[in-house]
Amino acid sequence: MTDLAKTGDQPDRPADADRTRRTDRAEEPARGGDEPFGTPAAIEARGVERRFGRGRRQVHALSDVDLTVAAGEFVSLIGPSGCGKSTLLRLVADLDTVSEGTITVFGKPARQARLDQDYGIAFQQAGLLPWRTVAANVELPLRLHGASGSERKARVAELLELVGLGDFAKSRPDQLSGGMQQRVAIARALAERPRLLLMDEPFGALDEITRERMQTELVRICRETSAAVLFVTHSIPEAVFLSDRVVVMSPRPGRIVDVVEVPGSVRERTDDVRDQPDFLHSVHRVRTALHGRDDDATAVRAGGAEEGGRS
Ligand SMILES: Nc1ncnc2c1ncn2[C@@H]1O[C@H](COP(=O)(O)OP(=O)(O)OP(=O)(O)O)[C@@H](O)[C@H]1O
Repeated sequence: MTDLAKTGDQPDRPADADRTRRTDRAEEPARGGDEPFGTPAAIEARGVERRFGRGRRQVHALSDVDLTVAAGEFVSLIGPSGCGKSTLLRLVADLDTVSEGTITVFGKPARQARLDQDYGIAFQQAGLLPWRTVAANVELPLRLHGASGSERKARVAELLELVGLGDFAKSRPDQLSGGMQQRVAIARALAERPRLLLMDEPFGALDEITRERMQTELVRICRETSAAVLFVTHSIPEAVFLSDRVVVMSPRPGRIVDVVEVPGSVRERTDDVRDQPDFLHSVHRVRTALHGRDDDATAVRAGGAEEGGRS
């Protein structure tokens, strides 16, 4: 779809400002994939294909996807609707199986990582049990995996503090705002101290103000937990604000067509970067990769809207 050669060739920008990496095929340059001290990558996907159904009605959802997420790294997936973002996340979570290729999570098959509770997962809908209190929702994974009462109590208190809901332990989900419910879902996903969080548009249903606040909260939470994150979103500014790298996918069959490295570590990111030139440049790079053109005038106009929070 995209003439990506254009995106990597911008004479008006300093060379080191151009952090977009071009990939001709579904190949994604690893950052930290071959760790010097032998820590396995959080996620390694190699040659992943996913086809649904057979014959003429077959849907080719993912094609030749290579993706490495280093331990502690925050990577967002962005791409047009139906390009296979959720499918890829579900494959990593072992909620679905590849047609071809391999996926490992911390060096293990995805299934083993699921059994070992190596990751936590959060979706667009918080998915809380309405009859349980906030504390009881957060506690659920710990209870299911046999933690003692005192362990559960201490961990739930710690998690609710982490997500800023220390005063709401006894509330029911319907007494909370959408953003607060999503924070409960994040606390629940973190309950077992996973080294990896898989998040599928967790802020997609929130209003823009709450959404930005949640993004800031998530950066803080990541700083405090050091978990790696694979984050699916439709919002370019959200992807850029949250990520060390933004992985851009093509329309179906989804391939990785570009990877934009965002300057600075996500764990040190603060709200004021949203207005800074590096940030706006990364937003522009992602948009260019997504839309397959490099029209600065269009990008600047669209950028004005996106800075205001459009997703
Ligand atoms: N279980 C399934 N059976 C058949 N087709 C499926 C299944 N799951 C996903 N698909 C198809 O695979 C393609 C990719 O779907 P997926 O949900 O991964 O896309 P997406 O990029 O996450 O989309 P969106 O941004 O709209 O959420 C779509 O065409 C979808 O219809």
